[in-house]
Amino acid sequence: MLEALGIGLSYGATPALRRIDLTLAAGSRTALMGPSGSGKSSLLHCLAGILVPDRGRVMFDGQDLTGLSDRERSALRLRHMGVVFQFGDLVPELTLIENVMLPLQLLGVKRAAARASARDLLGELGVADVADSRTGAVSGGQAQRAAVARALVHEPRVVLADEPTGSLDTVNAEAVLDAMVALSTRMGVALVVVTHDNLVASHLDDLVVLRDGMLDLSAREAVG
Ligand SMILES: Nc1ncnc2c1ncn2[C@@H]1O[C@H](COP(=O)(O)OP(=O)(O)OP(=O)(O)O)[C@@H](O)[C@H]1O
Repeated sequence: MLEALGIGLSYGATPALRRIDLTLAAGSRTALMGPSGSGKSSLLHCLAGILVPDRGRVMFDGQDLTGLSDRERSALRLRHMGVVFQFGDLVPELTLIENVMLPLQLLGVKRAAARASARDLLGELGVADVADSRTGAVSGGQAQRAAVARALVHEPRVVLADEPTGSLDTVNAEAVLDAMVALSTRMGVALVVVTHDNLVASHLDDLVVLRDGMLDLSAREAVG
């Protein structure tokens, strides 16, 4: 479903990804681990089509993302992907429910229907009671649940999450992750989660380890 074919990326003279080949199947659940600076975020951003690699290709359902314009990649991401960042990245001027409605409304779903879907999902994530609060008025854990809801509300093919529980305490982190994994599984959505945390990785099925911008295949085999 999502594939990196020999991708390389540098920031000026700094190589971030050297030659990555990776295949993610529909519905798979993958942890992306590795030391700080090993290229995890860069790889996730390339898979999401937010960054375009300097070399190689990223294929989504047989379509080469690297051949698309910014606008085409954004449209594809809106329709087929959900993205979660460490600090949620919600729009602070909007309430939680308005944030979760956004992808649906951008996809042309009517306001009332978008609101109903968003409210249902916020309910499943245990934050229906703060749905009408702005992001600044809720806890980090509540905001991050809304960020997860926003990534899943349009039932994408894949959710790409960069340290989605990195700003939360252990109890909240576990709860948010459990909810994200359970909902993605129910919806058949693939998950790719960048994490430093072995506990987070233990909730997922596959492990990909990066080291100096390359796949560390020995680490993968050691686990598998
Ligand atoms: N915007 C940027 N400009 C210049 N160099 C960058 C930029 N973003 C990342 N890098 C460099 O690219 C390399 C890979 O960074 P990346 O953030 O992808 O790693 P990471 O494994 O996600 O790190 P961390 O776990 O610390 O978030 C590092 O050497 C980093 O310093």
